[in-house]
Amino acid sequence: MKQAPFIAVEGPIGAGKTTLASMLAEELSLPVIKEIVEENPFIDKFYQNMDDWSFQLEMFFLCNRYKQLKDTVTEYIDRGKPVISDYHIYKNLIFSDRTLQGNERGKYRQIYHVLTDDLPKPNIIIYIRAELDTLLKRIAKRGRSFEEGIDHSYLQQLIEDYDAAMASLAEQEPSTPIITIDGNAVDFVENKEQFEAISSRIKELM
Ligand SMILES: Nc1ncnc2c1ncn2[C@@H]1O[C@H](COP(=O)(O)OP(=O)(O)OP(=O)(O)O)[C@@H](O)[C@H]1O
Ligand SMILES: Nc1nc(=O)c2ncn([C@H]3C[C@H](O)[C@@H](CO)O3)c2[nH]1
Repeated sequence: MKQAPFIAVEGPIGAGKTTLASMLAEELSLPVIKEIVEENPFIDKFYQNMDDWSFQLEMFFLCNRYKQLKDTVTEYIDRGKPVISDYHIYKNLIFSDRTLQGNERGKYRQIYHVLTDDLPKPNIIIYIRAELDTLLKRIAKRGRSFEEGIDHSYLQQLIEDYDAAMASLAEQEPSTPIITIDGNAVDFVENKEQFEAISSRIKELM
């Protein structure tokens, strides 16, 4: 049987993933799975000292997302019910390749594959690309204290890592459509027509 639509919204920090996933969930009457941010015990420490805290933080994200993915599969995918998520589990590798070094990066990759290789993955991806200026404005607008001093070069590297990762996902899974949105030019929040254009493309794919 064909897998039920499992839509993931992706993009670098502050691109608008949660915003767009929530809007689409409402428009398409879909359940939405959102990343848990507030209860993360390592995120503050990580932004203060990335070298010391990256392994703990990446493992925390991985364990949480693994649990959420398993629950999503049991509750929705295995029952043929469509669902939308404000992230793709693959983002663990995007971030960990950037924040972890040497031995720890290798160990983390192995654990990632052991945990996730046999689980269903999103089969429709929406990728919001955005430039550094746009991301900085949105991060400031949201005003999370731990992101106040976010390193601009870290963000810029993540923008590039995301481009490379989406190209790599497209090669690994050619049957999974990736809808790329130019987050600098397309304003799905203020511009109703632009939002409707995105939601119609998703409807066609479902
Ligand atoms: N198209 C847009 N135009 C203007 N503001 C936007 C737009 N999209 C999102 N925002 C605002 O930018 C901020 C960040 O958006 P959001 O939290 O959805 O990003 P995110 O990609 O989910 O972030 P994170 O990577 O941290 O999970 C929010 O304040 C949101 O209201
Ligand atoms: N290092 C690291 N690894 C991840 O897997 C990851 N996922 C999200 N984030 C950061 C982005 C926002 O600041 C904040 C909320 O999304 O957490 C991450 N940081």
